[in-house]
Amino acid sequence: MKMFTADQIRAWDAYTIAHEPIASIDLMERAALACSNWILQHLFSKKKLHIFCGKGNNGGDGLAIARLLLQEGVSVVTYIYETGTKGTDDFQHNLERLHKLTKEIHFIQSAEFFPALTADDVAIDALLGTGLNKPIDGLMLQLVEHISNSPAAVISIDIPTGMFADKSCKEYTCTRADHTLNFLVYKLCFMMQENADWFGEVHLLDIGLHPTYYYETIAFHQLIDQEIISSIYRKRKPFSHKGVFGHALIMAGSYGKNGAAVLSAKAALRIGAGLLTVHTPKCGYTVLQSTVPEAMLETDVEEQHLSTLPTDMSRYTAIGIGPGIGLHEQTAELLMNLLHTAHQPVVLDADALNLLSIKKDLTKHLHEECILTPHPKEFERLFGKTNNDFERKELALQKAEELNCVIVLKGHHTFIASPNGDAWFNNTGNAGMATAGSGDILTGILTGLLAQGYNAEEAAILGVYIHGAAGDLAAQQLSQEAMMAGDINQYIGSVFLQL
Ligand SMILES: NC(=O)C1=CN([C@@H]2O[C@H](COP(=O)(O)OP(=O)(O)OC[C@H]3O[C@@H](n4cnc5c(N)ncnc54)[C@H](O)[C@@H]3O)[C@@H](O)[C@H]2O)[C@@H](O)CC1
Ligand SMILES: Nc1ncnc2c1ncn2[C@@H]1O[C@H](COP(=O)(O)OP(=O)(O)O)[C@@H](O)[C@H]1O
Ligand SMILES: [K+]
Repeated sequence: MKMFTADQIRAWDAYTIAHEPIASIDLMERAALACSNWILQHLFSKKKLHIFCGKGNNGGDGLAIARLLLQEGVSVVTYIYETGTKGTDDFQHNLERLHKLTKEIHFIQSAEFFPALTADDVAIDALLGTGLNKPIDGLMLQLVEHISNSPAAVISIDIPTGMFADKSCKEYTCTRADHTLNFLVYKLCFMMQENADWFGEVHLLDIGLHPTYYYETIAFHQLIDQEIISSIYRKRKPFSHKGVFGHALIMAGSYGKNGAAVLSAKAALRIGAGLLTVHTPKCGYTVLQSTVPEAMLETDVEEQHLSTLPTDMSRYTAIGIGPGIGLHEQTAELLMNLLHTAHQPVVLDADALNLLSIKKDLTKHLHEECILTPHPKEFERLFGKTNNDFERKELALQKAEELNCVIVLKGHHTFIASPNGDAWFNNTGNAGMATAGSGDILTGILTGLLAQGYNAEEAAILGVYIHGAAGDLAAQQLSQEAMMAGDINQYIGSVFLQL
């Protein structure tokens, strides 16, 4: 699914008005209808609704929602944030219509006009939408804090007031919403961890904008969805043999961390690699042979850490390195040798990334079939600090281009930066995956997909999607608390059955 900027969404509104054609006020009515239906369906209409409106079109939405809900018999009081200037045409028109229906319209000129809000109330935030052009301050800020700090449930229309759609508002205050009713396509701001405390649950509402604009407009970011996955996923041909699905090599484990190798190895097999060899220190031998009998084993000459590459590297179609390998000097040499010689696709994770951040000049040996999978801390070690999540995303794109490799920045909405500038957010996965070993499984998944011939960008998209979807199924069955990383592997099969 494409993700549009605030400017693109505005252009989409204008395109719809011109090409459907439809009057702007009728488009607002559609948006308001989608919101009021959602409020009715989710039973918020059983409570007393306080609708706070600015004088832009976000406020216009609020006024139309007030009217539609009053017509359904809901108890509604409307408040208008008074700026002393006229509202937009659509705002003024909706105000006239609302005046005909109710006397419960109040104007807020100072903090004395703020209504008391209780736990039995619902506050609808239609103060400011995507027209925000500076951080909120003064009376607007006080009102937003009054709403956010009240015990009432808070629903923001389109976007919490004070949040920028396309840039950071980390230093500023926004409405703290329980729900945000976001129109049509996800905005970038809802992908960012730093905003998570403000927007609550985001619900996508269809307000029927013109489809041609969607298909013809280039988006800078995409949200991975079923359609994208179906276009990448390749079904197996009936006559295929295991040689077709590649030979994956996983280099993982060290003394006390051989479990990481087990988790990665199982994931590489579950995702469908034809053959799998695991390269571990000698101490991993019994563990691997007894827990993953399907895998072949190449033990290192060292007992407790990796030090030398397997003898014949040309056998492997894809390589994954990092889970549990530690930071031993000899392991760093192995990584150096690997990056100097390997022409295959390589996934670098965990300590392989930490070694890379110690020996940064090795990054010049990365190539377009390499995937780096840092979590935010590993990303910072590799590429340095950024001021906020928007800057970090930009830095990931810049580094992907510079190093000519795919960067998978892990998180709730994992971000994939491609060397060609493509930018993808993942929408599967849950907090149950915030548990030791989840990342090791992603390494196995990505290595197994590369071995099967998916290119690095395809493998990253398909891999993070399946990883998160398997985590979602695990959480549904076991709870987010009780699920363990190994459970993610058990549900990879169920995800394939749904593709
Ligand atoms: N036809 C359309 O354009 C549609 C627009 N829709 C709604 O319209 C919204 C966008 O409307 P607008 O572009 O009118 O913008 P807003 O309603 O977000 O507000 C813009 C107004 O607020 C002022 N403002 C900006 N930042 C401020 C700040 N920090 N403090 C105080 N005032 C500030 C601006 O000067 C401007 O007057 C969307 O979020 C959505 O809710 C929907 O009704 C769908 C259709
Ligand atoms: N709250 C969350 N929502 C969705 N996915 C998550 C969440 N927390 C963790 N994950 C996923 O789990 C994996 C954790 O990886 P990582 O941090 O490397 O863990 P580990 O080092 O324990 O293997 C990543 O793929 C990440 O996207
Ligand atoms: K709002």
